Amino acid sequence: MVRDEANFRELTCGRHAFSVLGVLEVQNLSKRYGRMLAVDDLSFVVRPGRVTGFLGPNGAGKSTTLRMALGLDRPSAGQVLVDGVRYHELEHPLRRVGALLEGSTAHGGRSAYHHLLWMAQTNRLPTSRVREVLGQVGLDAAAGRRTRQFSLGMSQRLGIAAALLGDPPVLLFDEPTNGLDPEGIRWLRTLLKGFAAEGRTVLVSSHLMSEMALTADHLLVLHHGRLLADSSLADFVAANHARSLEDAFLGLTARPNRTEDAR
Ligand SMILES: Nc1ncnc2c1ncn2[C@@H]1O[C@H](COP(=O)(O)OP(=O)(O)OP(=O)(O)O)[C@@H](O)[C@H]1O
Repeated sequence: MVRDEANFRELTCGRHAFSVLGVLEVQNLSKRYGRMLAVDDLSFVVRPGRVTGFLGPNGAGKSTTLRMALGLDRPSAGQVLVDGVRYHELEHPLRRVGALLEGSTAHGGRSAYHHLLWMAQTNRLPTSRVREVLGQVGLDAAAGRRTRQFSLGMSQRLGIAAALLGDPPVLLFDEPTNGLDPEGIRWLRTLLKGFAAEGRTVLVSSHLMSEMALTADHLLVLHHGRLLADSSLADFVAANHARSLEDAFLGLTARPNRTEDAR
């Protein structure tokens, strides 16, 4: 397995060893659904200041991992820490971690503005943030519309606005390009790179290789719940003797026994 060993050691040398805010650490994480091991002893660190692509084919375990990071699913073993603390132990979770999960929805009868206002008020966040994040995602003009009238792309933008509400250093996005048109995809790419440039920790799951090749600085590759690679994009391509991210990814994930080889 390709692993960013130096960084891994630097950031895992103690529970409170982090000097920067926004380090997400997955430690020996597993999730079993009945007889199926959806996530299999995963360990990695996601660092601030870069976009980390969380790649894997359908069913690889990406969403399950993100749900466990957010305390929405209980690990069968292991844990996920944000700056050394589990999500449910965070005093102000929305100020520390923003997330867009697949299928997250707003109440269809509420306007985008009122949905975000409700979130801000129930999480003790300044209501001035509502207008700010609506502007950031380009929904100013649609702020008063009921969200049931929203296109898939507009709903994604609203989900991203909700993730940004607490201005958190850590952002987790599960397949954020879903429903976005080419212009929206380009907009999102610029947004994610901008968050990383601000020093935030950005973890983005995707199975769109061409998009990840343009967006991600660093890659975590998951297959059958196991980590196959933790490396820069260039190192991942080179280590797999491929010409592109897509070639490297398909070469690695198409081989059924590769995960055994990689352990
Ligand atoms: N609540 C659940 N009960 C049973 N099995 C589940 C549950 N949630 C996920 N799984 C299974 O766990 C495995 C991993 O699913 P997961 O959604 O995490 O994958 P993924 O990498 O996010 O895939 P996709 O890109 O299709 O969203 C799949 O086989 C899925 O069917």
